[in-house]
Amino acid sequence: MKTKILEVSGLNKSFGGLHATRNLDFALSEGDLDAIIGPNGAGKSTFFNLLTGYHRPDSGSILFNGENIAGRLPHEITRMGISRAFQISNIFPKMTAFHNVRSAVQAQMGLAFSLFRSADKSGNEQTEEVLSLCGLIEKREAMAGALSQGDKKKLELAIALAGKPKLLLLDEPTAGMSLEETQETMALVDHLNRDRNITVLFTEHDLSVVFNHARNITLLHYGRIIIQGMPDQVRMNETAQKVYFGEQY
Ligand SMILES: Nc1ncnc2c1ncn2[C@@H]1O[C@H](COP(=O)(O)OP(=O)(O)OP(=O)(O)O)[C@@H](O)[C@H]1O
Repeated sequence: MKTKILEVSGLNKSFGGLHATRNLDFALSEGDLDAIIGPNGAGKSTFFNLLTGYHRPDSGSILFNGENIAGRLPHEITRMGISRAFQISNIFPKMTAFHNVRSAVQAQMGLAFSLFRSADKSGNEQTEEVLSLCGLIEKREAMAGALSQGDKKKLELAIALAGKPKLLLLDEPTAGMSLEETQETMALVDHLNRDRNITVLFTEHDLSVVFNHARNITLLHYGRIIIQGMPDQVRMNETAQKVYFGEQY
């Protein structure tokens, strides 16, 4: 049996009277590549914010490799092995692509961020490896702020990978991308999952991306799980059709 990397039980979060996460039970095994979908406002981002320590749950537990991380601080959770990309930009626009990634590598090594560290070569090798992996090695000296939108997204992913995550959370990895960029990004996600043993959970509104890449899908609606299962089970589910897919699937 595969080891559980994430086990969420009875998770709740309200904002005033709005119950954004309702008694959520959720699990991921090592090596999973799963998606969370749902209409706008379903609670996908709130769930990611709870997993990454940006929100403190009202109740419930979040076990990551068996340790309860509910309510831990974001940087502690990152250090433990959960990284997130694409929700908020982590990019420093006035630093090169290389220095952006290297400061994340150095942070993972436990070195505090310092603008004066530019002469410090710690983490150079890992930085180059991550830049190559994300297709950015040729752009290493470019100022991050001057990169194209597509390359900025690659850089965000590179920064997330610099933390050497065991679990990678991706917020709409292909939003705003052309078909070609979408295919390239998802091929990289598949590679990270398959060959680098990174467990991946992503949210996505593009259902063809979801059905082509996720092995399990969870549909959220008003903070609650409507259905969880393999793509075909979810696709055929009547309630899922009603609340989300409509005529599309
Ligand atoms: N910090 C907050 N304060 C108040 N309400 C919030 C906050 N964050 C989220 N909400 C509310 O919680 C509900 C769930 O929002 P959330 O952003 O998690 O949904 P989502 O599924 O990620 O939506 P989208 O697909 O549009 O990104 C929404 O009604 C939203 O308005």
